[in-house]
Amino acid sequence: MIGRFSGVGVALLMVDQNELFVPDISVNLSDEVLIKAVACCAEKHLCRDSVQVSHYPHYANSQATDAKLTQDGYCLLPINWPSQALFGYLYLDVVACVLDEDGVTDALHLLALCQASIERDLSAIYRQYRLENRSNDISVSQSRDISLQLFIDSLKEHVWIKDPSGRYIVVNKSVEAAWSRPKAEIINHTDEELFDSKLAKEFIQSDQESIIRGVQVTAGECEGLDIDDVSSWLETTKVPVISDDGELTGIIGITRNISSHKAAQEQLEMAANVFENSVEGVLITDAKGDIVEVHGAFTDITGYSREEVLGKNPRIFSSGRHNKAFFRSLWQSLLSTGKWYGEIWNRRKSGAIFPEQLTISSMYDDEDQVRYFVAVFADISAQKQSEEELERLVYHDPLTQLPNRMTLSAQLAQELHHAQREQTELALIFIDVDLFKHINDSYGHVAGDTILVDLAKRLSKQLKGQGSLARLGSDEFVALLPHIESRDRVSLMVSLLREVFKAPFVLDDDVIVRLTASMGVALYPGDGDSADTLLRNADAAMHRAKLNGRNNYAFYTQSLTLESVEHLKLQSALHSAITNNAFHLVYQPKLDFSTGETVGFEALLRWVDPLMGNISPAIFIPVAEKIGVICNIGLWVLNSAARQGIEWLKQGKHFGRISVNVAGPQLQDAGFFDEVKTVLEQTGLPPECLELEVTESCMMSDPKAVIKLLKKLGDLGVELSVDDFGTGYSSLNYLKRLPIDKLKIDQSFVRDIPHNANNTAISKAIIALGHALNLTVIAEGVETLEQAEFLRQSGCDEAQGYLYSKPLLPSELNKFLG
Ligand SMILES: Nc1nc2c(ncn2[C@@H]2O[C@H](COP(=O)(O)O[C@H]3[C@@H](O)[C@H](n4cnc5c(=O)[nH]c(N)nc54)O[C@@H]3COP(=O)(O)O)[C@@H](O)[C@H]2O)c(=O)[nH]1
Repeated sequence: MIGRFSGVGVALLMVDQNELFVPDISVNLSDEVLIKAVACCAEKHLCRDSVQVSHYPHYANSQATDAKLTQDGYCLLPINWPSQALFGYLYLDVVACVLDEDGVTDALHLLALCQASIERDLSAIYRQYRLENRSNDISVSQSRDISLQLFIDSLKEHVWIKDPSGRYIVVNKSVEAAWSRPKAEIINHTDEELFDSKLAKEFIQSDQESIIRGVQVTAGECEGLDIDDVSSWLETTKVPVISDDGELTGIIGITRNISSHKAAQEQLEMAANVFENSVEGVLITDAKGDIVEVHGAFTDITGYSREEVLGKNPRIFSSGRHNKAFFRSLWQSLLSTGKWYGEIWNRRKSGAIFPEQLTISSMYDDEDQVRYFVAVFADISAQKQSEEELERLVYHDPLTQLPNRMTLSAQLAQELHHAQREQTELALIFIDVDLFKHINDSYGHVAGDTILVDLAKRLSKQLKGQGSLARLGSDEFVALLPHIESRDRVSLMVSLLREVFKAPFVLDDDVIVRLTASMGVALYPGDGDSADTLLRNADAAMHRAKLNGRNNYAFYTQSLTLESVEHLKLQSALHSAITNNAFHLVYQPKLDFSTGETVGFEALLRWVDPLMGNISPAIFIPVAEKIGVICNIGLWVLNSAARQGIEWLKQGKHFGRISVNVAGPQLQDAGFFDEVKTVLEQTGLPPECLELEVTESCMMSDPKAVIKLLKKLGDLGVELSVDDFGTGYSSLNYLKRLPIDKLKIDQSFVRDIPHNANNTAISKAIIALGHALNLTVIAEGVETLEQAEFLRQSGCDEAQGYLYSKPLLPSELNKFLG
């Protein structure tokens, strides 16, 4: 049975209006029955002994005053302030639930008594509290002699007061305006009478909430009508009015228009939403540059999680593609203007580099100091790809992928500008396939396209990086050759481009097609100084080539065409001159000045082309060097001269030495030494019967290597002489170290001797120098006795020239052979 209830000691502390605290109210009625008080405040529920009020079904009906035991064996009774505000709950827990029906009734009765007792105490506490605070209230009300109505009418908020039964007793002017009713129609009316039932119910419910909680409550936001029927967001605050006795005397409501606040909030929410769902990444650093926050697509773009980057410096994204100057200018702009905008290459966590569109803004504090840097960036890899694709489509020919006319014009304009500045020449070669229309008509456009693609590849390859190729459309191509040092290079390139038509074009079905092309050349600055003019003139030249029978080429300036035709013929004839036996050697004797005896013969090459006739080595040797056949020709000369020497030796004829000219490319050929050795071995010519003439300029191109080679040749027993001495820039230092035997005074110095003071002085100096270095000195191009006499008196050792003999065939040299 239940023990006797002897009362509950309750001490209430009122911290402030919103927070009431109940010390332990816990009464053990018996082992089985426990009554506890559960405190409550307006904002939160304070639970004693871990009892969660909200867990109890009764809580949902917190106004229930009936003391009834639930099936689970407990009961919850509300404790209210005199104002009806909820103070807390009394909680009866029948622990073991062993009570019989009477026992339960007694326990509940006891609970109800506790409830009444606590509420009485609360009333007393409240009165005491009010008494203590009253003096302040009086002084405040006395010091303000403004009527309540006047005060609230001056507010734009809607202000009203209801009595405890829910009738409006005070409203201000804003209420009249907003509800479009005069005061008389509002006062003494309830919400049910003024509004539709749904709205009225909402209003009453929120009144109740405020009353129960005993504190000011915000009755929620709603979309409603404000003054002048403007649809707005309204927020109503309700607060119960409590008399000095703690009784509820009414409820005050204040409604304010929160539309602008709401709009700002919505905007903030939207911005936050946009940030979070943005395809852009957001990175915020502090003024030191350490990352403090990331948002949006940051992780998607960079691959780094927020946690991985917080506190780090953004240089972890550095791609290494930008130099210091780039970042210097970025910071300069950021610090001076507060913004930087541009494209940057960054690195993802995976290490992949990607382009991003980046905007960095500085955020300042109240003292105008940078507080944050906010970087908003977008991955523009896809955009870049599309741009590149677009650019490819706009600037390139879709069939051959070559630059198109537009690109050529831009490139040409740029090259012209460069050529103008550098004072160099450039060339345009206009290429048009002859009768290409027939290909399309006979084999179809697909076949035509195949050929054009193949042709584009062949032409590009042939240009070998010396120029660029563009397709203007159809069967028209243009090669642009910038920085041309000589027109020969253009002729050579024309012949190389014509070469590509030698091989047939093979179609899918093994059909073989042979094509030719007509080409026109225009040169800057001679044939025009603008892109348009040059293109037009190259085109005109190409048409002239067509008129000349196709499979042809023409320079815009006709004299160049003629010059070049010869040149090209020369080149192609040179290629086959050796196999066609078009070369032969002539020999010019060299004599000792003091004895007049023959000391040797210089082998000189002669080329008689069946169509072009005699061609001077002064013309074809440089061409042979340019087209890369000089080494073959040189070897042929060496071989032929050695054979001639052996021939003479076999015939018992003494010739001294046979000298052979060695060209620059031969000296640079790694196999040259072996070639000389092999020729000597194969022909049987003693090395001391061979002399190699090397020009001064060739030796000086790579003196160290030449010294090495000449030493080896000298060690073989071959004599070495410096040809054309005086025309190059011999370093005396090197000359001293060269393993040479002879200096040959160039014929240009001999020519005006003894009338030209300079030439005589130079000749004398060369002779003196040669002797100082222990070398034999020979003069070439000696044509007159006067020259011979001067040179002999000057100490020159040997002579060669027309005075003694022109270069002759071996059969004509008997008088010079001993
Ligand atoms: N790498 C090679 N170069 C060669 C070879 N054969 C010749 N050449 C070089 O070609 C240049 C022209 O040679 P060429 O027309 O044979 O003229 C030579 C002589 O004929 C000419 N000469 C000789 N004596 C006189 C003279 O009294 N008057 C005059 N006007 N000309 C004369 O001089 C040329 C000899 O020159 P050089 O070789 O410097 O002794 C010429 O540079 C040849 O070297 C070859 O096989 N390989």
